[in-house]
Amino acid sequence: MWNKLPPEEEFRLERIQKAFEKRKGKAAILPFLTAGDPNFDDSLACFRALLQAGADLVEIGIPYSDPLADGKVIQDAALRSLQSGFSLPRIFEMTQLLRRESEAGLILFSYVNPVFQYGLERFFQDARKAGADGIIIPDLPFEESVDVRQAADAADIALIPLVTPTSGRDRIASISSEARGFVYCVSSLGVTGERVQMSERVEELVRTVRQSTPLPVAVGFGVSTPEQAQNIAAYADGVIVGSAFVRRIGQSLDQGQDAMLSTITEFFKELQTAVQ
Ligand SMILES: O=P(O)(O)OC[C@@H](O)[C@@H](O)c1c[nH]c2ccccc12
Repeated sequence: MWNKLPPEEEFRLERIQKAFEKRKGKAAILPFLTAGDPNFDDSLACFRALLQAGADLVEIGIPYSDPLADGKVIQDAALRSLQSGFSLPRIFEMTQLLRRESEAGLILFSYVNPVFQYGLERFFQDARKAGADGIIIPDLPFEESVDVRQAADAADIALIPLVTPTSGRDRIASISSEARGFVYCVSSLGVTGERVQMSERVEELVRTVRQSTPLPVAVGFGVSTPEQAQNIAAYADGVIVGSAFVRRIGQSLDQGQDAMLSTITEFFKELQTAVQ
């Protein structure tokens, strides 16, 4: 069973639970955007627009120069962000600004390298001060995650694990039983990027995870249409969508911020309507 944190430390994890519970049994749409893409101000405006459109949780992606698990769309976004001068400390500045305006679940997303380069304890303490609720680190192997989970727990930041369709049942059980916040079920192998066809195996993966934790389960990777979101919403608590939002940002770079905000807001509302 889930190793529940002592009550006094659960308050931050509760914001994530509350965000899922707000959906009253409907799935939450969890947008991912690369922070700082295409620049700090436009990126902040994009996150604000999604929160104002009703996103209950957002993934705030820390741009990284070697995003091995990312497809071209998010790789290009990371490049735009880094070229605009975005650096890790600014993620806390952005998170703090969003926290001041919203009680939504703010989930940081980073590869493991930038976290260690910044300093493990310092990273999580600064994340806590900024008002973050959780973090996803896709290239942190479960076997090496004890120190990171301890640093995250000490700062009341939920270390949200990922499981994949090739993870064995025992591994899924151990990962899920140590999970905080929610469990991220990666729908398919390979890198992030919109897929025409979603894998059928992910529903079975969600069922397996639910045998080991009462926490919410979200599915991500490849979601590109409201119909795909609707199909996932039939069995998962959350639908994570990244590249489909990030592509829209990349395609509206020369149309001004208003066009950028309306395209992602419109898409969010289509997704949200599909999972009602
Ligand atoms: O972009 P997609 O296919 O919609 O997948 C979600 C994904 O963007 C986000 O959760 C994420 C961005 N980079 C990652 C790297 C690994 C796992 C997950 C991610």
